[in-house]
Amino acid sequence: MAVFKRLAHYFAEKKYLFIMATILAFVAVLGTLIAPVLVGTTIDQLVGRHQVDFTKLNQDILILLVLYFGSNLCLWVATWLSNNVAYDGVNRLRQQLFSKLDRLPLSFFDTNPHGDITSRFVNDVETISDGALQGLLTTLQAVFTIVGSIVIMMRLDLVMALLVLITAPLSFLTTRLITKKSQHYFKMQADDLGALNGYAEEAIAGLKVEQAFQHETASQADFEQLNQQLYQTGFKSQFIASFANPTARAINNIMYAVIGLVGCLRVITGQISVGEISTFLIFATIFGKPFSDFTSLMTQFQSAFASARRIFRIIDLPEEIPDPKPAAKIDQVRGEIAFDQVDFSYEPQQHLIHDLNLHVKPGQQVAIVGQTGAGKTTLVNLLMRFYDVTAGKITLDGIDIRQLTRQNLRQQFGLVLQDTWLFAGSLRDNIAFGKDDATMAEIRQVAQESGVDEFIEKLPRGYETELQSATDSLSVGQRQLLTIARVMLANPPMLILDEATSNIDTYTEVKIQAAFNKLTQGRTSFVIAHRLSTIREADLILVMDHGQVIEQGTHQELLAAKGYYAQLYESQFAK
Ligand SMILES: Nc1ncnc2c1ncn2[C@@H]1O[C@H](COP(=O)(O)OP(=O)(O)OP(=O)(O)O)[C@@H](O)[C@H]1O
Repeated sequence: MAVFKRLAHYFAEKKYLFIMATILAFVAVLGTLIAPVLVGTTIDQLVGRHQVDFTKLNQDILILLVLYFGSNLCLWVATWLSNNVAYDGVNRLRQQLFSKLDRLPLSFFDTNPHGDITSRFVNDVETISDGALQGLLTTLQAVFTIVGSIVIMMRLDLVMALLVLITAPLSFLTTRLITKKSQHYFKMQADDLGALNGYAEEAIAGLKVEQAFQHETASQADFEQLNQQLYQTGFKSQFIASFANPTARAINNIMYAVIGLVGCLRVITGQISVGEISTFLIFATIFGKPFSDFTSLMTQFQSAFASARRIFRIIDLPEEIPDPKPAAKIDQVRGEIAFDQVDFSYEPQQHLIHDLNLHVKPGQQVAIVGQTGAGKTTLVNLLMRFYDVTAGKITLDGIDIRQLTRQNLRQQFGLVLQDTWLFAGSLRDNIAFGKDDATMAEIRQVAQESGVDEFIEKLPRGYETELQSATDSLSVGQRQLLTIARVMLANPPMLILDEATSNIDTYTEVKIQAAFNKLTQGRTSFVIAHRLSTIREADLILVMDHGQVIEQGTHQELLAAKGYYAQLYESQFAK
């Protein structure tokens, strides 16, 4: 009920349209219920040769036509209106969900599969729009139909009414029994299909590795087994389900025969007219339908509510700490950064950074080195406030970064990551992502400086080449060059390069390095790199291990200290 109320809130803005839809649905049902009675009285006029009042007959047929046409029209408008309400509400829900994502802490995205989050936007929201309102309208129609049919049939003849009431839901009940049995196999079939799907996806994605390890035969055998399993469950579910329709039809036919037979007896004894037999036969069909709709309606509702719950779970998640009001503001950053007794852990029980102290002078180029998992990226995460420190503080130009708005803090940095992110659009748009008003000349210049122009110029459509998706056929290095050009164009006051050149050949890397040196002249910058050749010139090198800075100094100082850095350097440049 709570979920229902909450959902209703999203559709409330257009509730008058839904009320109109309900009224129209009611009128439509009324039309379909009056029609059988009219069919009965019309048949009753066919009393014998030369005794038919054709004027009255034509009139009744015309009314019947109007009734059927009118009720279908009403139903069409009702469906259209309720769809309108549904899409409007669902639109609002999707919008709220998307804006919520911007306010969720990054830890949410780091710990939840992205596919699952996407499916809430696409599948869950769609299920709600299908289920909630359309389902509600169909349920209301079903209730009108059941109540209306009972009232009209009782008024015509009690015995016949009872007969229809008892026999009409019979075929529904039998079908339900059969589908229940087959549902078990359908679920197994869905699971098997999911497994097969997953296997195929994995195999296609890893085809190259699979061939390199000569795993094709084993993979074919695995697939064969999964495929066979799917065939078995698919066959069983279809076999059982195939009984549903013929059984329902057989029961319906028997039911018509019984109603016809009892009807004839009632005609002979004068309780009802011949026409009324037809009326009851039509009612038997009309009355059975809401029952057969019932199961699918219930499933529809259940999935809609389950989807709503999944969406509300995200909407109710605690958001990241809001920006302070009023916030401090940095217009012209000097670039002095200090970590002051900083503690941090991703998981409360797993300590990562403890009592970290650091001081970076304005304009310094800082390099961070260390083994995989040492905490280098974590330092960047803290600096950009993707995560907040658990103790201590980080200051920028003497201001605690938590006193700034996130936007003000982040606009001071240009960030290039190892994982590139490009969007569907032209190469030009992708480079100009951080500077909407960039001119073509500016774009060309950064492309040249980053070295990406060489490959762009070779493309038939050059800068206008459209990237279709994240998996476009660019090499990893080319993608990285594009993101480097992007940050060069944005020209941020400070730079953070997290393994930004890890996939680029050494020749291009040297070229980029020169461009970066030009860019970072007099600006504070952080470079995370595994290749120590790229950071020799840094003003300050931080060596990290297990979340701690274990050594710091210039390249020469660290070599002289003959510590961890010296060892690392030796290992990379050993003769
Ligand atoms: N979102 C996260 N949630 C939980 N633990 C995390 C998360 N991100 C990183 N870690 C853990 O924190 C530690 C430091 O990770 P970090 O990414 O900072 O290392 P790194 O030095 O940048 O490594 P690499 O050189 O591989 O990029 C690792 O043990 C890692 O498993």
